[in-house]
Amino acid sequence: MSADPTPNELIRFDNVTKRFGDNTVLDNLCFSVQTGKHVTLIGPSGSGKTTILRLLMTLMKPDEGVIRVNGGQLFPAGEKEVREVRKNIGMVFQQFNLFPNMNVLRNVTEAPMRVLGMPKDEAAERAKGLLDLVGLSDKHDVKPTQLSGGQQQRVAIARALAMRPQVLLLDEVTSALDPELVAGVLDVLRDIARTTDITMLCVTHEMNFARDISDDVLMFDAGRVIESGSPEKIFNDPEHERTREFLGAVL
Ligand SMILES: Nc1ncnc2c1ncn2[C@@H]1O[C@H](COP(=O)(O)OP(=O)(O)OP(=O)(O)O)[C@@H](O)[C@H]1O
Repeated sequence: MSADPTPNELIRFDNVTKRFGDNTVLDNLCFSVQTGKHVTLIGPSGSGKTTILRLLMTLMKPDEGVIRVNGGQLFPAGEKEVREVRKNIGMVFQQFNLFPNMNVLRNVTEAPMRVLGMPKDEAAERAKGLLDLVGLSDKHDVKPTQLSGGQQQRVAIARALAMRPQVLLLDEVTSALDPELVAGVLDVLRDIARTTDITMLCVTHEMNFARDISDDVLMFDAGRVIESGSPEKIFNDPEHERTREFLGAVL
């Protein structure tokens, strides 16, 4: 039996198991993220990090366990509850998938207008503020194809924030970018982490970025959290042999 969630827990996984055939990708996983915190998931390839984000996006369901977000339940839950709970969650993927025929401003206003029914003026006002935040105030009228990959990813970040999510999920958002564009995107995310109160759950292979933005780092191995703590603790004084091996290989 698990304890009831505390009021400031925004995300909570209780004994979540996910299998693909014989492959147990998440194994009785328990963890939580407090409101307003920035939490980074690190660990070897295949340890289950992206699967956690996919479960939160309801792109797939777990086999067992309970997933709660902002006081509601994402699993197990009926369709209506899932829709309500999903509204709290924004995501930025590796591939930005912008609408190619819409200009940058429209890419950011489209979902708030269509999904939230936000009036056009209000959506445009909000989008302009967000495009300022991601450093694209001079690009409102251009099409995504006229932008660099890094600029497109910044539009995708603004688009995710336009829906006013409580939590922003970031899935290796720089791994599809040319190396020279990575720093610009990470700087934007550092700014967002510093200047907004949004909760972040982030899968990244950029250890310096993880060190900068995280309140907590969770180290995964084979579908379990084997160690967690402040970035200082995890990066400077890891307890677990597997964490030391992993950091030794990536740093
Ligand atoms: N749709 C799927 N069907 C079958 N197996 C899958 C599926 N998605 C993920 N897996 C398997 O689940 C395991 C965990 O994958 P996941 O993408 O969560 O790992 P990860 O820790 O994010 O790895 P990486 O750092 O390489 O992205 C892997 O063994 C992967 O092959």
